[in-house]
Amino acid sequence: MPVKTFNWNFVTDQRIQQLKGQVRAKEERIVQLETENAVLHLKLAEYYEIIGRSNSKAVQLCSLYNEQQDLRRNTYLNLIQICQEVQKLKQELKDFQSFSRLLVSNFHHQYQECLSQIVDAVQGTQIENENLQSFQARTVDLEQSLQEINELYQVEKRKRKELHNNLVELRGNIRVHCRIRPLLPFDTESVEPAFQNRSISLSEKVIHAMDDETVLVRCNRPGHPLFNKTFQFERVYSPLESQTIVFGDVRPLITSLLDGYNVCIMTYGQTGSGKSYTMLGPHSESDAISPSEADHEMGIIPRAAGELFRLLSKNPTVNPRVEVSIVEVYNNELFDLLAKDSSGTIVGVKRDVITTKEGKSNVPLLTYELVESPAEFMKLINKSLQLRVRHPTLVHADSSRSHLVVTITLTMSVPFDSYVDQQSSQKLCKEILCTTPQKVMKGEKPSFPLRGSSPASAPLDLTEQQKQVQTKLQLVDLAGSECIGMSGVTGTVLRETSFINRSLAALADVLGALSEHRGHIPYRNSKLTHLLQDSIGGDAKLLVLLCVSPCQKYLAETLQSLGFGSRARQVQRVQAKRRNLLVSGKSK
Ligand SMILES: Nc1ncnc2c1ncn2[C@@H]1O[C@H](COP(=O)(O)OP(=O)(O)OP(=O)(O)O)[C@@H](O)[C@H]1O
Repeated sequence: MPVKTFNWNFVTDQRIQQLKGQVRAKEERIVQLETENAVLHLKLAEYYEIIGRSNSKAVQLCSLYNEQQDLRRNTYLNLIQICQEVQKLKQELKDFQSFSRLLVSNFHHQYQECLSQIVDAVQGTQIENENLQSFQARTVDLEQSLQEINELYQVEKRKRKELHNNLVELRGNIRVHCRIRPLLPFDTESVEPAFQNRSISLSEKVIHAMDDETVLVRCNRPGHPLFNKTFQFERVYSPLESQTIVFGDVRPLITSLLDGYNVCIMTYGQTGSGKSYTMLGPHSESDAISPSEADHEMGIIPRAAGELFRLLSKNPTVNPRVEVSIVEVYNNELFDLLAKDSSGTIVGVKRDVITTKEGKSNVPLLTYELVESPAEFMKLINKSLQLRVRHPTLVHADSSRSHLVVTITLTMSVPFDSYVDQQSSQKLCKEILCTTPQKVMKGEKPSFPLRGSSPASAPLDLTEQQKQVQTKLQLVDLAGSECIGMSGVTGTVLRETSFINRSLAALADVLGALSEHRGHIPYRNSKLTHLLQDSIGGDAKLLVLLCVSPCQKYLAETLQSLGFGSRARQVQRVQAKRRNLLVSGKSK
């Protein structure tokens, strides 16, 4: 046998090739698997990411779930609470319902009661209404009769006043008015250290106007007995009453002047009590007084001038002549405040007062100025006020230290038969001619400067059947009485004060002597009383205006003034006489 030779190399190569093919296939498979693995890894990564996101969502959902669980639990708890509350409310509602039912039944009961009460009340009201209506009708009747009684009372009061005034005139009594001034700032200022801790009670009002004729002094100081006293006067002005009201009572006296009466108006009172205010109105050295209707504070003097010229302007046929003299009594000396020096400047010149043979007072050489209007008149007043002596005292910072006497002499020509009483006219004519220093011929023009002449010597142009009538209006602003201790004055002012007090005491003495009808009346004890002799004791219509302060501080002085006024009222002089004739014209 042949030994066949086997080719091992070939088989090995084949096998290697085969294995290599298998290795390649395996390697390809590995690559494929690795690729797949990589893809799977990628996918895994994606899934991881998705899982991560899902996890966080799951966590969120879990917390949401937890929250919801909490909420549910809370809601459940709340629900339980609410249920309990509802139960409670239900119970309360039940209670309330039963209470309401009780209330309603009570209310109903009360309502019924009220209703029956209302019915009763309505019935009562109807009865009351009927009563009221009848009362109203009665009230209207009563009111009407009260008004009638009131009107009657006013008429009677006026009549009584007129009668009283007539009686005062018939008896020749001095008419006394009293003016209570308002409390002023200086009333509360203390006078001296000793008074300082009492200043509150010192400024207390103790003087009151009870009605328009009665002053009440009522003082109730601790530790003192009650002082309660009334004083009667013809008129009492309360602190509220104005200058216009005061002048309203003075106005008729101006008419009297034109009717032929002599008139004298004087203010009396303690220093600072309102005398100059009442007579002149507010004024000062720098502030002149001008007559103006708009000035409600104007005093009697400017108003009297206005009224006089107003009345004269209504009756120009009387051919009036108005002359003025102004005199100051200072330290018992008389000064002519219209006297002029050689340069024509007004200077105060000393004059004297004498008594004529007929027993009348006269001031020789006194200056009389002719005035034709209130403005001219006030110009003279203002000039003379500049000369008037004033000094401050503790009571009044601008105290007048002299008595001021303004005299208006009115001469009129009137029809001869307008005055009937021939006999008395002849007597008067005689009287006046005797006191007249110059003889005046019928119809003669005055051939004199008015200064230094008596107004009685100035005749007017008289036509047939006319005669001259001359009347005098004296306006007197007295200096204020004062307590030397309280006014705190020394030196010159002290001397002035004692002169003022002495002259006022002399005035009181004259009134005392007149009221007692003594044979001798001490007019000559003082220049003041001597000058005013004819007005005080004669036949002039005399009005004394007492000025008083309302406060307790000046009680003593006020009582002194009220006492003076009361004594003045008692004085019975001759009845006021109408001036009939001065100088006859070409009379029948
Ligand atoms: N009725 C009143 N209304 C308002 N003020 C008044 C009144 N009365 C007085 N007075 C004021 O009181 C002060 C004192 O008044 P007045 O000067 O008139 O006093 P008097 O009595 O004249 O004093 P004296 O005697 O010292 O001169 C003034 O300032 C004045 O203006």
